[in-house]
Amino acid sequence: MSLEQAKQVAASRAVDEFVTNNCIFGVGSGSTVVYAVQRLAERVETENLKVTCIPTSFQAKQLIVKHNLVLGELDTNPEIDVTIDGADEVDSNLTLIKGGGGCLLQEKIVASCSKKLIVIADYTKDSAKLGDRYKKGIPIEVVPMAYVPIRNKIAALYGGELKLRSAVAKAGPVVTDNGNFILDWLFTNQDLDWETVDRNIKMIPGVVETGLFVKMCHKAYFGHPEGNVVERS
Ligand SMILES: O=C[C@H](O)[C@H](O)[C@H](O)COP(=O)(O)O
Repeated sequence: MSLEQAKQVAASRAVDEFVTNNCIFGVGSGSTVVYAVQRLAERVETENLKVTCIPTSFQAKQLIVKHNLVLGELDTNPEIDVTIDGADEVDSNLTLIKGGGGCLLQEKIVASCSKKLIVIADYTKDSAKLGDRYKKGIPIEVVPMAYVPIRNKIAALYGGELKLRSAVAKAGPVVTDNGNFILDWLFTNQDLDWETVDRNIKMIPGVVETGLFVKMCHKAYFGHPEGNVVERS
C-alpha cells in the first residue's frame, strides 16, 4: 500500500466516524483532506446526507464546489460540529504543526469554531516530539512589512533560524490566501512549552498566526502502509 493509500484509509475512517446527517462540517486543507472530501461526497450521494461545509482555504473551497457539496461560511454557521484536517506533524500530546501548505490561519480560525478537530494523516506524521520527523519548521504567518523584525525577535527569544518561504512557480515569497508572508521557524529546542511559545510569538506585532495547534485536536487517525489505521485521542 502506498503513502497515498495510507492517507486515504485514515481520511475515510474519520469521515465515517464523525460525519452525521445535518452536521456543519469544517473542511481542512492539503493533500490528505482531498480523500476526506471524496469520501464525504460518496456518503452524501449514497446516504442522502445534508452536510454544510465550511472551507479553511481557497483549496478547500474549490474541493467543496468540485464535489457539489453545500458551501457555508462562518457568517451563517459560526458553530461547526466537526472539522477534519491534515497536519504536518502530531506529537504524543496531540500538539500539531500545521501550515506546510500555507493554510494555517483560516484552519486555526475554523478549528477554534469547531466542537471537534479531527486530524487525518499518514504514519510519517506521527511523532513523539515536534521536530522528530517534520524538518521544515513551524510556519508563522506574518504581515509582509514586519517579516524582518519578527524574524529577529523570534530568533532572540527562542533561537533557531527563520526562513522566509519562497514560492516555487513565482519569483519571490509565498503569499498566503490572506495576502501575508510565511516564516518557517527551524527551532532547535524540542522541549519547549508549545502553549507558551505560541502565546509569546502571537504577542509580537505583525504576527498573524502560528502553525502550532495546542490543545485543539480531539483525535488523530494515522493511516499505515498495511492498510490499518492507528487512532490517538
Ligand atoms: O497548510 C497546510 C495544512 O496545514 C495541511 O493540512 C498540512 O500541511 C498537511 O497537509 P498534507 O495532508 O498535504 O500533508
